[in-house]
Amino acid sequence: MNSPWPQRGLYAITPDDTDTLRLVARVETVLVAGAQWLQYRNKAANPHLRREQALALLPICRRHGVPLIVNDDWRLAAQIGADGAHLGEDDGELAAARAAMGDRALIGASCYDRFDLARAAAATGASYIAFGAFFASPTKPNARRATPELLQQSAILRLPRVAIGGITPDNARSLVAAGADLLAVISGVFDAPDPAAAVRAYLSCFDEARSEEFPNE
Ligand SMILES: Cc1ncc(COP(=O)(O)OP(=O)(O)O)c(N)n1
Ligand SMILES: Cc1nc(C(=O)O)sc1CCOP(=O)(O)O
Ligand SMILES: [Mg+2]
Repeated sequence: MNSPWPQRGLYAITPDDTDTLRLVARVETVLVAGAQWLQYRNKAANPHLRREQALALLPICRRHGVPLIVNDDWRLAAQIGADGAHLGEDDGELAAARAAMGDRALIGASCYDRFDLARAAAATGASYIAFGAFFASPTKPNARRATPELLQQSAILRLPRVAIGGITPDNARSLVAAGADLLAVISGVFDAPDPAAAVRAYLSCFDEARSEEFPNE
């Protein structure tokens, strides 16, 4: 993908926080610590609050050079000038989002535990494919479970591969080793006692994978 955005790293996803000022402060901490992408996701917010919060996060993301992806609602993403949208199986047609948002928008697709969904999303113009849940997720306890082999298998699609679901700094290495380009995390970052330290711990998983690939650097 020819994209101005980093293609590896930590993809932080916001928790269900209905206090906008507090959410903004929490996100600022995480972006200062080095998270490369941000998704605004808030299942506890009504449409008015979602718009308010997404708008509040946009200047922070801009300041840190981090793309803002809006979960579920590509129309909201387009209205506020966000960088993209993340779509799951109940979130509308990827083709319609792509047509409305244009070639440069980051449009991600949830593929759960299914390679066929990833192949279809790639053919329809997804910017990245997301698989999960790889581990038991405190945020989504009933999520379907995916295996690291799916990350390996989907290398052939030549799109950034996002891993999600119960990822901690301790279990993340296995996913990076299997080919995850971006680690998408909610609780492991935002519920950590020290979110900035958690961000750094996730990022170190990529450094370690690289030094194993290129031991003389
Ligand atoms: C990066 C990323 N991957 C997967 C999801 C899950 O999307 P979806 O299945 O639509 O579920 P909700 O997030 O809407 O509950 C995601 N949001 N981000
Ligand atoms: C939003 C979401 N989607 C998933 C999927 O498998 O598609 S798992 C998940 C929750 C991710 O939160 P945490 O990092 O706290 O486990
Ligand atoms: Mg969704």
